[in-house]
Amino acid sequence: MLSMLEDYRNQVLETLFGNVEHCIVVVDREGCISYMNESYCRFIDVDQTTVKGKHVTDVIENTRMHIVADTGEEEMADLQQIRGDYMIAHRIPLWENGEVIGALGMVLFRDTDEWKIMNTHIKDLLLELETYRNQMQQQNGAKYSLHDIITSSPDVLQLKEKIRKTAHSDVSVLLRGESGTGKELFAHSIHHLSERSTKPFVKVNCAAIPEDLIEAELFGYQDGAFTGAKKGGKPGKFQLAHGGTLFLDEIGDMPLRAQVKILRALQEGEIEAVGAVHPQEVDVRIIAATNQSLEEMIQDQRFREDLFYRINVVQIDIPPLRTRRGDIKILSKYLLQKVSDRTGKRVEEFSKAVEDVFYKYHWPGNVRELENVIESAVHMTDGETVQYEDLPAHLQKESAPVPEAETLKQIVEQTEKQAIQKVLKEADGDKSLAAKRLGIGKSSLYDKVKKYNL
Ligand SMILES: Nc1ncnc2c1ncn2[C@@H]1O[C@H](COP(=O)(O)OP(=O)(O)OP(=O)(O)O)[C@@H](O)[C@H]1O
Repeated sequence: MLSMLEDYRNQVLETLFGNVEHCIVVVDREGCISYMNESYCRFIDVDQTTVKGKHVTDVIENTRMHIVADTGEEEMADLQQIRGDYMIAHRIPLWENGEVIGALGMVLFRDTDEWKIMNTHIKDLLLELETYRNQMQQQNGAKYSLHDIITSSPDVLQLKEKIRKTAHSDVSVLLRGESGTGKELFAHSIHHLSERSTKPFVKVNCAAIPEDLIEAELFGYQDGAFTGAKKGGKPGKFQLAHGGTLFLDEIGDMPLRAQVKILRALQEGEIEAVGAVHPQEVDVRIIAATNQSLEEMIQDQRFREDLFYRINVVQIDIPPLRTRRGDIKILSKYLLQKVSDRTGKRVEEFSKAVEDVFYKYHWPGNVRELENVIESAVHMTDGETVQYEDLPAHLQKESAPVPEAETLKQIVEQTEKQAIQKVLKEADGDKSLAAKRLGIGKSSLYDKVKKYNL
């Protein structure tokens, strides 16, 4: 009787949907496929005779049919990525006697060609939008505001408050913090909140420009200033930032010669282009960033003290991620959403094991590293939850369970090994610093590093 009913139901589904060009799938309460029409099978290149009874996540990429069958909440015109392209799908729960018994899914285009045309059209529109965004950004240059700085750390919240109070004035700001802590994000936010927000925000990465080109890059050059110079000359970053903000990233890498010129620009409000006869007036606000100790560089005479005091009017010290572990959870949630939106792959959460690894890891590359790890894990994951196995190998290795110790000697050794490992990591492999922090001699540390094979 049951199988007759089943046959009858299949016949009805086949009559209704068998010959339509729309892609149709029906799943039961558990998310297993009870029907998938020929169009859909052709679309995703599966054999219709084998799909029935399989869990829908094993057959359709990035599907949410099983979720709709579970929650009873319909999803209309939802973007779903299949084989790197977007399609648009309706997912409708099926009800019987007040209970959800499954769900019906439908791809919204009559045939795949039509969808391909629409997909190209959407991509075109997205590209156009991107072009406009870039144009706007080129005119202004700062795309982030204070709202984009995600944190629950009292220290960082305090920094945000400090920015709110000082951004409107024209004082120079020095952003300090390890690589990837968000210095550029802060620089954008300051510009956004300042009176100069409608004027350009221009970034210079001092570490990326060869020493002999830096003056031309910063102050521009006149026609015929040197061999290979562009005809008609070229404005420098100072001229481009006129009226707005100049963000000097990695200022510790600025050559001394250029430092003198920058100081002059700040003190006297004028610059001299390479090959120019007369100075030129400029009005820029300086935000500088560094992850080096400028004080040490001053002692070594690699950084000018007068420039340091000129740029260090307001100082923002961004703490590394490992000292604000409370931020790891909210940042990873936020970044997962960001990566999901960017890649079009819907991944919703992390498993508990992944959350634990994230919490314990020391994040030497800070938020940038967290974002990269999440991006790589999202590419690896097959479902909606990032699993431990989806993490990059170095994170899995870091968090491999430590075998349980048996004797007191083993316990002591294991604890000692872990302590040394931790401090070495925090000191970025600097053994002198690590030895100092551990309160032992350097040679003793070397012995232990050798003993534990660290
Ligand atoms: N609090 C935060 N909230 C959201 N995103 C963040 C936060 N901090 C950093 N990020 C993100 O992390 C990445 C690295 O940030 P950013 O480039 O600002 O770091 P940085 O300190 O300037 O690094 P570097 O010194 O290497 O230039 C960016 O994608 C940024 O958007």
